[in-house]
Amino acid sequence: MRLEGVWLRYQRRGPWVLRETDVAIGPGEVAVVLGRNGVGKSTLLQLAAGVLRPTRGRVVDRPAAVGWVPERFPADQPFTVGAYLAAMARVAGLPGPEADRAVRRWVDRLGLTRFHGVRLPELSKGTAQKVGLAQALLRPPGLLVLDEPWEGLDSAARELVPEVVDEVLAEGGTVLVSDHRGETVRLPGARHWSVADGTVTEAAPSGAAATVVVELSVPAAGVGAAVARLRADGHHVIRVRDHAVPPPATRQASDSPPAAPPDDPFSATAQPGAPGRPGPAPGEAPLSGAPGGSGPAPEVAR
Ligand SMILES: Nc1ncnc2c1ncn2[C@@H]1O[C@H](COP(=O)(O)OP(=O)(O)OP(=O)(O)O)[C@@H](O)[C@H]1O
Repeated sequence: MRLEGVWLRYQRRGPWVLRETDVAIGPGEVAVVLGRNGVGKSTLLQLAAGVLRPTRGRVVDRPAAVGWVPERFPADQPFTVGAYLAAMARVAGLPGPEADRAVRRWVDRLGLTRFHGVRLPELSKGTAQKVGLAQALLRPPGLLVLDEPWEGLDSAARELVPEVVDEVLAEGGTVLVSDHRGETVRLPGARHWSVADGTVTEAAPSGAAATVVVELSVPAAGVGAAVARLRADGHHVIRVRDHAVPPPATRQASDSPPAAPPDDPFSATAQPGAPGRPGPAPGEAPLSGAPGGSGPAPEVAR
């Protein structure tokens, strides 16, 4: 997903909150959005989630299933937890039995069972936040956007956030998360986007956290085994593509490649990467293992 030349202001002639923002994130990646209060972190997340439309510019390649957890769950709605989540599952397009299963799964996992029949306005802030998290996960999200997800959660639920993030990444999803409490030390492999003065910059990872992308080609017949081996070694497989298809970075902006289908087993990503392993030096030739260079080529971030 990419934000291309995105500008945002809330009112015509009002101040620009974001200017000329260009950021991109791929399947299996998580970015933490950092910055002081009021700088535009929530605005950036809402643009990414599709909750806000850019005043100028555009957002491309947003996955179809987006889970958005707002900073404050809007609890002033006259529904019980169970009825609200069932309705949200239907809104997410899940058919009846699947919707029921998804609601049960997340109600159990987030410790909401005893609140099933409680109305939303009667919930504590932390419990309401858990309902907010549950609704975003009912349909496995291709993009999960978490605005200060640790806010108000008890310690058990706080532990659950990185677990959920890892699961979304392992399914090939993308995660954006804002944090002003320093909780994101719990997401060691995350990229860091910093918002200041209306602009978004990415902090270059350094030392053990630095990663590089290695392109390699393998015989098509052995791609499943190769991907499994790479993952078993702790590498992060970003995608598998046909050799004839150029990587997205070389495409023109207007080309807008579609997101990998959710049922493509090779669009999934193994976490974590392998911090500290040496990568090729800048400018080093990409690895190539397959004679003749035919067949899909996994790109491997390490
Ligand atoms: N709906 C709105 N209408 C008008 N201005 C808004 C609206 N939402 C946010 N703003 C303004 O846009 C700016 C950025 O707000 P935003 O909520 O994105 O910042 P933030 O970095 O997420 O802040 P915090 O850390 O306090 O959540 C602020 O000046 C805020 O007052």
